[in-house]
Amino acid sequence: MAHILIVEARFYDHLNDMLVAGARAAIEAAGHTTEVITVPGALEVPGAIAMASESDRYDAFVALGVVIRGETYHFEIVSNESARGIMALTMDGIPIGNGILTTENEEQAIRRADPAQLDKGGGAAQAAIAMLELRQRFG
Ligand SMILES: Nc1c(NC[C@H](O)[C@H](O)[C@H](O)CO)[nH]c(=O)[nH]c1=O
Ligand SMILES: CC(=O)[C@@H](O)COP(=O)(O)O
Repeated sequence: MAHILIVEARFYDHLNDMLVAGARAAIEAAGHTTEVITVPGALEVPGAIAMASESDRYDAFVALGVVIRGETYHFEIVSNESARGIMALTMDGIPIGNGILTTENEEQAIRRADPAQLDKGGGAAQAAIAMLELRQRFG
């Protein structure tokens, strides 16, 4: 049984509630345990995972959050840099599933966050579990 840390960027409560529910359900369905930590936004997620990975407490990580385009270039920065940071950690061999949504509007985000619709939180958890299994296979 693995212990998986969900790192959520809680920028939109109602959307994050759905993402976390989907991720929790997927983790528990696979027979693993989980806990959740919250950071202010997507840009803080890679750093939080990097810090948490320095302990032996967690076997894998799920990054969750929602980035919705506003009026400025900040959407690109938040989206691209959070993804880049997570990818860098993945390339270091840390098992991570990335469920940070990057959408044009709230409607797109709801459809992707809802476990009864596209369940991107559950999908990110399943990706983290798949990467953990590779980690365990390769040692
Ligand atoms: N606009 C969104 C943000 N912005 C905040 C940044 O992620 C970061 O917390 C801030 O720049 C301080 O370092 N974050 C999201 O997760 N979603 C957004 O839509
Ligand atoms: C994705 C964002 O940073 C966004 O929520 C911020 O909106 P704005 O670009 O209008 O400041």
